[in-house]
Amino acid sequence: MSIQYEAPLADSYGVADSFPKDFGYGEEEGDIEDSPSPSDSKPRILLMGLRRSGKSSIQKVVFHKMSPNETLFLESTNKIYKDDISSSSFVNFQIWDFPGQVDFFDPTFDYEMIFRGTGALIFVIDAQDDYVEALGRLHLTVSRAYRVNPEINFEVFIHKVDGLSDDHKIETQRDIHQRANDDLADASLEKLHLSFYLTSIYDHSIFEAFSKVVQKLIPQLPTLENLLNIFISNSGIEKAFLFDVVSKIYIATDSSPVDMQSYELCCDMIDVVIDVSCIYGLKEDGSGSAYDKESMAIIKLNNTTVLYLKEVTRFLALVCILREESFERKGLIDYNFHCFRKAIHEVFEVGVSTSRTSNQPIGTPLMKTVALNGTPRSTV
Ligand SMILES: Nc1nc2c(ncn2[C@@H]2O[C@H](COP(=O)(O)OP(=O)(O)OP(=O)(O)O)[C@@H](O)[C@H]2O)c(=O)[nH]1
Repeated sequence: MSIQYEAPLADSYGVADSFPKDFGYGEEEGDIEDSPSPSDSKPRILLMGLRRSGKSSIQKVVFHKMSPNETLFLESTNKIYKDDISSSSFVNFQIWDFPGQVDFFDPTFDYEMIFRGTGALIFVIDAQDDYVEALGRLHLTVSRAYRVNPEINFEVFIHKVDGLSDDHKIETQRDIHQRANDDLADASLEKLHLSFYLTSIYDHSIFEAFSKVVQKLIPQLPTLENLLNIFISNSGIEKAFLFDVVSKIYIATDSSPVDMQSYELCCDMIDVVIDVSCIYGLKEDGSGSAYDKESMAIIKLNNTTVLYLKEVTRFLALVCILREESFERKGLIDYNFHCFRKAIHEVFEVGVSTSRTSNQPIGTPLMKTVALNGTPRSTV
């Protein structure tokens, strides 16, 4: 395997705009609050579920690069943990991690305000545990939330499936799906749609599931897919993912099916590029950014496959998988990429100016439009 790597220009985005040096969310990290402040207007993703179901672990692994083994030492959350990831990620939202034992239907707790500004509610069920109680709680939570805000996407993570055999996984998913939907039908809530995912922090399934959750909050998704389809079909590329670099969530891909191995390969490539960049790409005094305008990498595998990564915006990277023969036309690929990049910038500039000119309050359909960090003009 050979790696061609171009070290990024340290200051091409300027200091203020650069990624945090640790490539995490250090200084921007969220605060802890007893109850949400009404002025909080960022769209949010809620993480709910029983105690020890794995909520904090998911948040730490996906957004804070914590290794799965370290989550064994996480203490139980006893307050709402509010994590604003918008300053480092393309996805401009807050994640609220709810403590399992808190009764958020307590009258002193303003759940209507919470649900009104929510884009997605992720309910985590521990698949290694008896899930009857969790199903009761799921029903109570989603039915309340739906009445306040029917626009919420309801996502159920059947979590910790690393401990289950393949047959057991399928059976558990079928059973949870059946029981949860029966409960909704009994309550005449057939319109409330639940999406189910099998997840574990010990493999890429949690990133894949989070990708799907986030994609539903991106109103420009069809446009992005369309652009990716045009780009790959004109460039001889087999698969392309548009990644949020920090979280490794893919916010869009072309319309060919996603296979887990390709996704994992691309995630690994991002890790390699950022790690190498952190070691060799920064200035001697440690200043600069691990990911910037000049970031690009080519990895040739021993099975005639090439991985090609290029910067799209300060948060996004395009990672492509292609055959060696196709890569001979690199000039064409680069030209098409140039057009693709320009189109992406235009898509998000329009998004940003639309949301800036609108005074619609959060909770209206526009909320989903502002759930993204568009590309600031200064970085184009
Ligand atoms: N096997 C396995 N264990 C997991 C997984 N995700 C989390 N865990 C473990 O589950 C335990 C509880 O995780 P937490 O993230 O603290 O759970 P929580 O839902 O935030 O718990 P509370 O803060 O009490 O509400 C930890 O020991 C984690 O290591 C997973 O995907 N697989």
